[in-house]
Amino acid sequence: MKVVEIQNLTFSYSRSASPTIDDFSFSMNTGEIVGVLGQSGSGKSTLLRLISGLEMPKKGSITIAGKPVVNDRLFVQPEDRGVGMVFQDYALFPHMTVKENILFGLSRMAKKDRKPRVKEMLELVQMEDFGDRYPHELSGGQQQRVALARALAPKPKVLLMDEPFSNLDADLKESIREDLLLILKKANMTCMIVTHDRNDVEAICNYSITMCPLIAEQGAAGEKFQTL
Ligand SMILES: Nc1ncnc2c1ncn2[C@@H]1O[C@H](COP(=O)(O)OP(=O)(O)OP(=O)(O)O)[C@@H](O)[C@H]1O
Repeated sequence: MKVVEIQNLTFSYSRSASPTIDDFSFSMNTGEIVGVLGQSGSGKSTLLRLISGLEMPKKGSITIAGKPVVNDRLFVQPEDRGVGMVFQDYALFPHMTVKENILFGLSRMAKKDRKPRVKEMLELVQMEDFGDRYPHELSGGQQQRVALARALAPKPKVLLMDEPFSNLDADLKESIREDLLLILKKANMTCMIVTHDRNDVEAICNYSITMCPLIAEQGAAGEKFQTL
């Protein structure tokens, strides 16, 4: 089943500028992990922002799990799209414990289901013993796991990760990649990962797309590499 379908997406940051994303079409199936490569400024983060609803396209449409989230007549708010995000800096709330951070995204879940879901997520990322700690009491890799648990807790249809490894040192990066792959597979999560590092793609992704500056699309102007 197609989880993400993007058709003819065009976006500019200002009316006069040439488009950052130009007539981009792409789709992802359930459980696929796709790497997004491309030089700095080619529009990788912008693509994630468009999918998650943080930006509005000029043209085109996005459908998530069969539900249109943006087209020329419709704009669904980010919180209603079923999209989870993990940012480069993890964006954990410093004044909240690990448990509270994970709980934060569950306001729409029935109250009785929230605590069990937090527990399930802590188990998934193997952080059961760290639930009462604050982010500053965790290593970079542990913070990343918490960010992942928080993003997965509301059961998103798709997970978007923007440079999730860039704050980790090389040794940690390798083990975290393996852990991430296991966690994503366990959750059968469909995931898009922006990275500068082809090794990330080779270790985790089913395939990658490469964004080209000004013109970004799969196929003609973009490249698609099968890695697994
Ligand atoms: N808020 C903004 N206002 C105007 N232009 C922006 C804004 N954010 C990004 N841009 C521009 O849009 C283009 C694409 O930026 P984007 O952050 O998507 O690139 P990227 O491929 O993720 O880059 P990097 O690899 O450096 O993170 C760049 O030229 C950037 O300068």
